[in-house]
Amino acid sequence: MNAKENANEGANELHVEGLTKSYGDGGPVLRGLDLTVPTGALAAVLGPSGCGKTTLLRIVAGFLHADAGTVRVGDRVLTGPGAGVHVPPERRRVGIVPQEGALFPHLSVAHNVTFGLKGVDRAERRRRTEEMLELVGLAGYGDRMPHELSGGQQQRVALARALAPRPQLVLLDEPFNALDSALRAGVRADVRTALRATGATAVLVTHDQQEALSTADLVAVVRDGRVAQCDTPQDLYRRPADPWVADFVGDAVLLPGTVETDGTARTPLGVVSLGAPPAGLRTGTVLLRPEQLRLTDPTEEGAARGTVTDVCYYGHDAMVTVSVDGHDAPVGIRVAGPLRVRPGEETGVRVVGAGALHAEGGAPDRQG
Ligand SMILES: Nc1ncnc2c1ncn2[C@@H]1O[C@H](COP(=O)(O)OP(=O)(O)OP(=O)(O)O)[C@@H](O)[C@H]1O
Repeated sequence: MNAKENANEGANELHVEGLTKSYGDGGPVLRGLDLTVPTGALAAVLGPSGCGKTTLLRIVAGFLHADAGTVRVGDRVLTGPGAGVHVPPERRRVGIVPQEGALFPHLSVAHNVTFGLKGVDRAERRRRTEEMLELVGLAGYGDRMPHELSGGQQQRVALARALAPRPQLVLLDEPFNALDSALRAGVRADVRTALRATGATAVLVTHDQQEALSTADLVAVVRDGRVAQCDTPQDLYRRPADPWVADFVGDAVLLPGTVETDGTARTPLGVVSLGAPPAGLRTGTVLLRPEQLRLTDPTEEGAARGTVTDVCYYGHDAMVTVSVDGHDAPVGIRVAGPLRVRPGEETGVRVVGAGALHAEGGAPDRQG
């Protein structure tokens, strides 16, 4: 199977519209959620714990009924509108890669992969198994049992099994959770390559911001049962819709700002130029990223003054936390190269580049 072959079978675009779902007497978990994923794209659904990611995935897979809304893949309606249509999971052409422990322990790798292939003759099953195992980098592993594989290899077999019936859509439910961080990056990259090769549309549920930004073509941030923003990783990071999204997808520096007559904003870190006109706002929250701040000599003219309260060293860079005079919340400054500061030292802080002014303040309550 290749991307072209799959694309010829018709568009695999996922359309979710107005999806609403409550459990029992509880309030709605999904509140009119909309999401579109173009054919062949990998979209990450990212959000804090309890925001409704798994509920969305289960409705798209057909395991749960929605209260309202529709799910469509290409021109096939799978769910809704209302209670009108509910295609059963096995007829959706949707492949699922669950969290850990997905493989049948008593079946060989090859039998795990062919498990979902119904109505396919033996020769074709064999051909498809070999093709899928090769696709996920496990050619020759067909006779092994799952316990003879590493965690990363097991997840790749789970992907091969999901892809074998040539699904239009693949759903991945936090599939890398059980893997240690060293292994995770490699398995993620392999999974992305395999998905691209098939041309299937894919949705990856995760609460890991780094995973979403580094793996997906599109990231949909879910907040309170709706998509707060859906964009490419770069646009999401560089142009977040509001301070909540900004802080959820990365480290954010949020400062109160007052717009000056020249269109700049006065903040506790000094005057900050704005990347876009303030759109009628006179005050608001100025958003910067920690890599836009520089540590300077405390006496440098124009720099804000503060005290270093914490230093976290990551190898490739470090995050220095500074308590800035006249500002309650500590600010994070990403420092590349050698570290020359220690907690307790006085420092200056300077802003480099433009900030974005938002009407709304506040940071997410990080649970996920
Ligand atoms: N079967 C159920 N019955 C009642 N409430 C449920 C059920 N399943 C989920 N919920 C509730 O719905 C909300 C959303 O749950 P869901 O599992 O979709 O969130 P999530 O974003 O996937 O969370 P996590 O990242 O922690 O897995 C939560 O408040 C949860 O307690």
